[in-house]
Amino acid sequence: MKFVCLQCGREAPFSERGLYRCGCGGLFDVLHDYSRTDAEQLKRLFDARLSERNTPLSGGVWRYKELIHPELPVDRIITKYEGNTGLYENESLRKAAGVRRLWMKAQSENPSGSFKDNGMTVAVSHGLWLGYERLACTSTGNTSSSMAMYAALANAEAVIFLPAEGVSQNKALQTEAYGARMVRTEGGYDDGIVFLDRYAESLGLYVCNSINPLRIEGQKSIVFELAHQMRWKLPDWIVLPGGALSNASALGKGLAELREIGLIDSAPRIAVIQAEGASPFHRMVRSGQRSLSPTPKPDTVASALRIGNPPNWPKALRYAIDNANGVTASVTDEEILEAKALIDRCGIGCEPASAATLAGLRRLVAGGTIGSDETVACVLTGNLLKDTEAIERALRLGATNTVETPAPAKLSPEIIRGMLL
Ligand SMILES: Cc1ncc(COP(=O)(O)O)c(C=O)c1O
Ligand SMILES: N[C@@H](CCOP(=O)(O)O)C(=O)O
Repeated sequence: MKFVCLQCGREAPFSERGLYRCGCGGLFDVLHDYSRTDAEQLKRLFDARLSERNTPLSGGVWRYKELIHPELPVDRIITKYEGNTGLYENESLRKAAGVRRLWMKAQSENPSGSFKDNGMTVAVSHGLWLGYERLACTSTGNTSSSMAMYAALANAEAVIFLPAEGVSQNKALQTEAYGARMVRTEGGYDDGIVFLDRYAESLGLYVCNSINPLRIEGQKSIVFELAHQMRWKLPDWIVLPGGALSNASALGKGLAELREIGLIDSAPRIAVIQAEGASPFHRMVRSGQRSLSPTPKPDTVASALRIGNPPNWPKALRYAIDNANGVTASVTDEEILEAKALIDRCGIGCEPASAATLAGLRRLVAGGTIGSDETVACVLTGNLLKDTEAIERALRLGATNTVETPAPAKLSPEIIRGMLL
């Protein structure tokens, strides 16, 4: 395993401190040597680990350790047995999407409530192994909750820059509850990344945002676990929401590696869905350009997607679009909230950013990019309880089954009969 710069190809040891970007400004990527990896042997190993409980390799990330971070000593793993999330089929969602089969992969079931845990367990374990004592991130709220949780678990310090505005209150409270040191900042996620890029190393901070290549390695486990759950036969499409583009990079890279090793015969195509008010990647891909023009003031009801300058765009372009024959789409806030109501009301539930997947899928089917005879998996990235402001907003717009009474209702059969009419 080594680091390779995505832009200039320079190689660097993965064990060096402070390496996220190369001197040329390109992001580092992890390169594994799979030349002697045997697919059948790996399948048996991964199956055997399925029956383990509460051992470092029993979770849905470290079960695939050989493909993520083979060099990390097992006793240095900081884990909450993340991953191991549900894969659901629901007939009303399938009909709403208009495809042959539809699975929802619920990363919202992770210990901190979002997919960030898949990558964070790896970044935090690696950073502490390198000898850092202080972990840092900027965030729209999920990365911070996840990092703060693992830092607390490992008795390390979490230093967090959270935008003062536009972050869901529940996420900010969750982050604080884990005991993180938090600074509420001017500007958004994009400004936080510029700051960390510049000052993190001199401040002794280990960056746990997705510019860190180990985060991407950990998030590959989402597609490893999906493939494992589906007996190594993936659907025609995987649909992801796109913000900082860590998942587009990670799942695209993971698919390429599964094919290289021979764990799957054919790889799905990837669809990356952005919110209309924060869609620089979609605009770049749609116009056939290969250089991203940032969105200065990203704005969407899906607060997790308020990212105007996604740092991973070159990785996402390579792995999700070029290598995986991927497509992009953008969706309106109304489409996101409509899709969220459908996902919530079938009992799976998610935060708005995750619902961009179903909204985007519906658009891509309507436009003929995805066929009605095709099969699809959507990745649900965050838990319904992550953003209760969005739920309140939907309820105010009338999406409620609650009986309105002027004062707390005195329980009576009449009230209940009225409700059941
Ligand atoms: C819940 C949720 N969904 C989607 C995203 C976007 O994912 P990515 O940054 O990997 O594109 C984020 C954060 O970025 C998120 O917190
Ligand atoms: N939605 C994310 C923003 C992207 O963060 P990163 O960890 O990929 O850098 C968040 O929750 O902060």
